[in-house]
Amino acid sequence: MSARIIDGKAFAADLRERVASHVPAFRERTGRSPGLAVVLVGEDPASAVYVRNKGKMTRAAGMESIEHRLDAKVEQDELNALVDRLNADPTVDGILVQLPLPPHLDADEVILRIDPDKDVDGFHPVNAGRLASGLPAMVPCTPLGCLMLLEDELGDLSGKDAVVIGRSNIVGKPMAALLTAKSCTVTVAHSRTRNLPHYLKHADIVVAAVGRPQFVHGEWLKPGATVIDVGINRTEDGLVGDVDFDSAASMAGAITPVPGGVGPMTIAVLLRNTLVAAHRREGVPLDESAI
Ligand SMILES: NC(=O)C1=CN([C@@H]2O[C@H](COP(=O)(O)OP(=O)(O)OC[C@H]3O[C@@H](n4cnc5c(N)ncnc54)[C@H](OP(=O)(O)O)[C@@H]3O)[C@@H](O)[C@H]2O)C=CC1
Ligand SMILES: Nc1nc(=O)c2c([nH]1)NC[C@@H]1CN(c3ccc(C(=O)N[C@@H](CCC(=O)O)C(=O)O)cc3)C=[N+]21
Repeated sequence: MSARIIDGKAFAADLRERVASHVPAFRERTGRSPGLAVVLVGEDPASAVYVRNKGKMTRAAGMESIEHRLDAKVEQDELNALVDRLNADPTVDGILVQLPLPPHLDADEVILRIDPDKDVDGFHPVNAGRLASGLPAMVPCTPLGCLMLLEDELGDLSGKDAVVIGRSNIVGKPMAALLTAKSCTVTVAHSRTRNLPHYLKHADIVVAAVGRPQFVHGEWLKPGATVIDVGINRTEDGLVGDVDFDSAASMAGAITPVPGGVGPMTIAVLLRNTLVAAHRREGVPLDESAI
């Protein structure tokens, strides 16, 4: 058996087009385009590439990209003050502070400072709480992108057994909350989990967000499972996921590749969240379930 390859890159391109198609009406109503502010501290080369890409795609969708590059040695107070200014700026609908920050800066402090309604990353605890409570929230981009791919592949997820590997605030926890809201039976595995293969053998859905190259082996999977590989690991063999693709593809029913799977979805959902934030902030109606 050989798994279907889930084309995240194509899905993301479609999503970006859907997002872009709503921008002209928003501009007509408000006299401006949705605005996304991205803050990059320091010169980490991978982060710089992501930020450049985000800027390009934001503009390609017809939205305003506001980029702030701060010196690696910037003090917390200065970063906080920038967030305050972006919070107060009515032309800014979304604020993203690229992580990780240099070690002398406190990311939690910055995230807490972002206006939850402009928190297009969905990292603010208010948004985590809203998501967990089933209230309208800004939902973290990567897990929401994974959910879109899963629903596209499987349709209704109700009753499915899902295993999420990883419990970070950015991926694992919100992924588990989303799958729970879709009526999956969710197991969250982490570094203290004993006998991970036991849980995986029963899982219809596996989301791997571990941060370890090729960690999940095909033999651990239930035949026909749908596998979403969130991992982005730079190795000598290039970019690889958290799933051992070749062995997994011979067991799974469907699987996302790396690159070309979840990564492009993250950026597309970021644009979607910016569009949503802009409409909510301006009180312009938008059928969020249709994008
Ligand atoms: N495609 C995309 O757009 C994105 C990709 N990523 C990628 O996804 C991956 C995960 O990111 P992130 O959640 O931020 O990473 P974190 O390092 O914050 O979290 C990793 C999680 O994996 C768990 N873990 C570590 N080792 C094991 C193990 N041996 N068995 C089971 N679980 C284990 C950890 O457990 P514990 O909590 O016990 O430490 C932790 O919960 C990374 O590769 C990252 O690069 C991240 C964001 C976006
Ligand atoms: N505040 C914040 N929000 C984030 O969403 C955020 C962040 N910080 N810090 C870093 C992580 C990582 N991340 C990715 C985005 C796109 C790809 C992506 O497009 N990947 C391509 C390949 C890119 C390449 O070749 O390097 C792919 O998988 O096909 C990957 C990873 C967002 N993150």
